[in-house]
Amino acid sequence: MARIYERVALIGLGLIASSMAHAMRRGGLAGEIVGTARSVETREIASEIGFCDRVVDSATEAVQGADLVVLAMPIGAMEPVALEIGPHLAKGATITDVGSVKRAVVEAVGPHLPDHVDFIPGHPLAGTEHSGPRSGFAELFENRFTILVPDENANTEAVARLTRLWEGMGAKVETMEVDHHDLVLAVTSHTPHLIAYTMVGVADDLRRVTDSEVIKYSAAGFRDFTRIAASDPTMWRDVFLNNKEATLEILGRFTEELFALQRAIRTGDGDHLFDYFTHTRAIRRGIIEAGQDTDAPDFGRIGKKS
Ligand SMILES: NC(=O)c1ccc[n+]([C@@H]2O[C@H](COP(=O)([O-])OP(=O)(O)OC[C@H]3O[C@@H](n4cnc5c(N)ncnc54)[C@H](O)[C@@H]3O)[C@@H](O)[C@H]2O)c1
Ligand SMILES: O=C(O)C(=O)C[C@]1(C(=O)O)C=C[C@@H](O)C=C1
Repeated sequence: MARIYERVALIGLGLIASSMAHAMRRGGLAGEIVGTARSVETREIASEIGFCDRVVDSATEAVQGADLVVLAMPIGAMEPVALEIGPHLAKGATITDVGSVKRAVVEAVGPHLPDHVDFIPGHPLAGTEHSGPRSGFAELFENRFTILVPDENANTEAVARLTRLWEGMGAKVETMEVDHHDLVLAVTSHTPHLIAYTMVGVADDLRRVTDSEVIKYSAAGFRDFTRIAASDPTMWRDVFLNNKEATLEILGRFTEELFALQRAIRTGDGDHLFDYFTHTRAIRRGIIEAGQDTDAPDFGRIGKKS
């Protein structure tokens, strides 16, 4: 595959940046990959693993001569980094990020960048509950969406080039309006994470109270909750602090529906429960029939004549 950028600077060397480095290497997509992270320990681990061509001590040094700069740290750390690197960015460079929330990043980073660079915020919809430089792998983005949120004046060539990079790493790329991104992700990722965190907390409390073995004997569904609830606390603290409005909106709706189900259980309203579960099952089957969950068994076919 053809080289897309001559020098890529990765700032923050955790799960996402190390996965990008592995994937770029695999595809020959970058001439040189330069990385940096805040802590000496992370930089040392990254050097030892060797997924960057060079690991340097500061963000300022990392961005020297880079034609692509990727901000890959928790959202709350992006503004000070943008302030630091702003004056050192090369003319014509593209600056992107991988943060899970987009409006807050646009507002925190954009004002600190010079006019001679293109800022194209992005978000790969791929991750695991693991973090840090050892957790990355080249296949992370394969067949997963990456959403870019360029503004209406964005340089279309720069957007196309960044799109090719993500495609070269295996991703399917779509563009979206910034606030729409934050609302969609509040539904599909942020609120579900909060629910998982809460449910695992509740189960743990229960274990303490009853001395039962709630977690030890948990069925598959709950085990998935515990995986999600093991995700990085700094990252998720920053997601909720920075996508407040959309998350609160979705949580409000969630709570209303939960109360309705709670009432149906209390009053023995089986019709309500049955209708609700029938409706949600139809949604799941619709997703599979539309071919949007390639990992899932083909429930849509069950009961159909072949
Ligand atoms: N983990 C996921 O599932 C996932 C998926 C998509 C996007 N994201 C987003 O990607 C970003 C990075 O997430 P991750 O999972 O790779 O996190 P991570 O915890 O694995 O890595 C974050 C890295 O940033 C470094 N860092 C922290 N503060 C820094 C600073 N001030 N300057 C330089 N480096 C700094 C840390 O040392 C670490 O190397 C976050 O903004 C997150 O919202 C995460
Ligand atoms: O599989 C997981 O661990 C994830 O939760 C990854 C996940 C998601 O919600 O899908 C988490 C946060 C991101 O911003 C993108 C992806």
